[in-house]
Amino acid sequence: MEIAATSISLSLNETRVLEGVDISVRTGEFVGLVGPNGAGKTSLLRVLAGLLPAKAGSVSYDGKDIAALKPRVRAQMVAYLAQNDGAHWPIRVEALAGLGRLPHRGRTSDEADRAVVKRALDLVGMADFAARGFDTLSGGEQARVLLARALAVEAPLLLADEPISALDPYHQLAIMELLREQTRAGNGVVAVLHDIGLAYRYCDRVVLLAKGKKLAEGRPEEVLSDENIATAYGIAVKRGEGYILPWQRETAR
Ligand SMILES: Nc1ncnc2c1ncn2[C@@H]1O[C@H](COP(=O)(O)OP(=O)(O)OP(=O)(O)O)[C@@H](O)[C@H]1O
Repeated sequence: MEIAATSISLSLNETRVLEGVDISVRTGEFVGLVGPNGAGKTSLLRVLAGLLPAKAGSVSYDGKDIAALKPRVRAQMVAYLAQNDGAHWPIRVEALAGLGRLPHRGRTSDEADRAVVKRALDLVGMADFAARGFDTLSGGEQARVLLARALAVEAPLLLADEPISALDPYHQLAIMELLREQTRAGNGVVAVLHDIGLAYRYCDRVVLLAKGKKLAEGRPEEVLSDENIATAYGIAVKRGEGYILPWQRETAR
């Protein structure tokens, strides 16, 4: 399966947020969407998920315009993990993760759904928390449960907005490995990432956005060049074999 977005332009409250952006992702690929605060990453992900209508351009799932697809079909094809999402009411972890099964309601057995949810919680290391109240979890634990909800959809493509930003280094690595394994198993992932070092290490392809435009796209080592990083983020980096470290600010922002 493939999501393709072409010439996406978007304005929100008269602010130009995206301008002529093309992006696509296929099953089997791990795409990192990177760029500074306000670059338009969340907006682009929401356009890809069909949650925000673009002012210009088109989004298609497997060649079909998303406007022509039923919401339920779309929800089965693409899972979406929002940034800073959550639940502000008492709900058990397994019930929250179980909401990921809604696109399949009526078509699978409760038993099968429970097994999928258990597996998703297991994958993010939260199986032992299944009976806990979501509102009693730490921020990083909540983030992993929300990822489990998205994984429980079992959609071929996952759009994840900052899936690791609340996580400690151990769990950042664990989740990056998990997302890579998902793509090796045949799914596709687009993840918004602020950690350019981890994007460099784990992603097959990186899309660098800055000021609403695509500055570069391609293999991590091509896109995350010193020059592109300086242009997009205004920083200099240090790099070694297989890693990049943000090192110092270069320009006032
Ligand atoms: N409803 C809105 N009205 C006006 N401007 C908006 C609205 N929503 C978003 N924006 C602006 O659009 C730009 C892009 O926002 P977006 O959330 O897509 O950026 P981002 O790259 O995900 O940033 P971050 O890394 O901070 O999460 C920002 O400058 C933001 O202020």
